[in-house]
Amino acid sequence: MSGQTIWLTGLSGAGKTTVARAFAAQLAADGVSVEILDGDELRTNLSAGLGFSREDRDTHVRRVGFVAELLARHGVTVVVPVIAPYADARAAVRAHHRDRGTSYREVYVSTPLTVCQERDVKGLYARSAAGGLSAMTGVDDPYEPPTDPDLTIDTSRVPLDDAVDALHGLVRAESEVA
Ligand SMILES: Nc1ncnc2c1ncn2[C@@H]1O[C@H](COP(=O)(O)OS(=O)(=O)O)[C@@H](OP(=O)(O)O)[C@H]1O
Ligand SMILES: Nc1ncnc2c1ncn2[C@@H]1O[C@H](COP(=O)(O)OP(=O)(O)O)[C@@H](O)[C@H]1O
Repeated sequence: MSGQTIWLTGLSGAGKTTVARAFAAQLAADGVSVEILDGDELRTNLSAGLGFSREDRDTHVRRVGFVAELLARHGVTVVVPVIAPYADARAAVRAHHRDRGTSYREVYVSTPLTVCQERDVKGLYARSAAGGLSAMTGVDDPYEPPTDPDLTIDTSRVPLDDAVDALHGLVRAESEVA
């Protein structure tokens, strides 16, 4: 299978990481070379020291996109659960891949804010509501939804297995084109 980047963008708690892990686990079980570049994790190494200003988020997204393209160019299926709230930054990552002939797919995990707030996996929405956290994406910081994603998944409506199947469909379609 040729390499590619599959970027899952969406709010905190939308289900990006859960879907990415389930999908990557299935690919790995099938012998596919796969890596997850998780925003939370990369912020402790590749992007250590960066915060959540627009400038820092854009720098972070550009770095992650750079690493993803390198891996994808060398045959890895790279799954990227990173919020990437700004359309311009996502477009720059797409262009970076296109310029190098590397496949890039954008998946909008469109789970509504109200559902993410109810889930509140990490307690960040509660902290934000209590005034203990500022610049929370979707609350008091922007999230610009993709206007033309390759796939949209609302995990409040789509069960995890179906979300993973949809990603397999995307990868298969890409492999048939390649
Ligand atoms: N202010 C604010 N806004 C959004 N998210 C926040 C914030 N502060 C901390 N966190 C936690 O950081 C994770 C987001 O990191 P990302 O690298 O995906 O974000 S970004 O693309 O740079 O916007 C995000 O991870 P996920 O919940 O997995 O999306 C949060 O756990
Ligand atoms: N269909 C689904 N797909 C993915 N996650 C789901 C689904 N239904 C419920 N969830 C739950 O939603 C939460 C999503 O959290 P997470 O994957 O960390 O989101 P994100 O990475 O976007 O911040 C998890 O607790 C997960 O178990």
